[in-house]
Amino acid sequence: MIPAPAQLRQLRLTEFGAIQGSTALSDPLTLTLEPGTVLGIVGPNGVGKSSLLGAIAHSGIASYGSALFGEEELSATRARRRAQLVSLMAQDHGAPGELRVSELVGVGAWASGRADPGDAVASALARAGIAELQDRRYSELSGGQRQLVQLARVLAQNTPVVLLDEPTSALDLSHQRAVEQIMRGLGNQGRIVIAAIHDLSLALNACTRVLLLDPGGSSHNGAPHEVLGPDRVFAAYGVRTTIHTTPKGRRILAADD
Ligand SMILES: Nc1ncnc2c1ncn2[C@@H]1O[C@H](COP(=O)(O)OP(=O)(O)OP(=O)(O)O)[C@@H](O)[C@H]1O
Repeated sequence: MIPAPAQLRQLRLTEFGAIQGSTALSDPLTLTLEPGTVLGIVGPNGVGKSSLLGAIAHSGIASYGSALFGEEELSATRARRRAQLVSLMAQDHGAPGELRVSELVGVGAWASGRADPGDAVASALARAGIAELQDRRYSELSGGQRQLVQLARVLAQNTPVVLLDEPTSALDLSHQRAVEQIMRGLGNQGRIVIAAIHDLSLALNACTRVLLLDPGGSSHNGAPHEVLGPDRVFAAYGVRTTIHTTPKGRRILAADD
């Protein structure tokens, strides 16, 4: 088990948003995320989910407003310090292909200055279920294997804020379930997880809160089953849906026809 970092604090977004070109992508967002929150960001293609994650991580996406972790303004912290606070698994799984898996995951441990990089890499690979890939070249992996390596890199970084951009988009059913458990586990450790998600059933089952970005620029956030109710989903996606519950309590959001 990867130990949780000591500093568990709130993440407060105030009048915050991402900018692409000179355009603000959404109305200003103001929300406070408590330690342990697993927030799913949902909304149609192009609405600004990835940009919002990139803006919080300050990874080449401009932002307006404030993103405060504890007392630290993320855009004003030095890159090295920020890497100890926030990790981002991007949607694009590009990386130097000649690197071996253990080296790439080691970048995560290095970025946050882990004192135990070897242990950090080993436990992150084990947690992502890909220990057997450690000596493989990244360029020789399948799309789903690359996604799991990027997840392991983020786990090795071991930050209190974890940003995941469509973390299950390339994964089979078994690995989707494993990642869902990892997301919940990170939340149970008191970390703040923010994940852009297209699979609305995953958002219902893995997240403690959901933020729905509407194409018009507005947003709704709250309990997953409320935000993903039929009316809001229809307004955002133009699709009639129902939330079904399995005998074991799992929620499935499906189109009505
Ligand atoms: N590098 C870029 N330069 C200019 N505009 C961009 C760039 N990347 C994305 N955009 C635009 O910013 C908007 C938001 O894109 P973003 O990738 O954040 O959306 P998204 O909700 O994550 O989409 P998807 O669900 O398709 O991944 C889109 O209109 C997109 O065309």
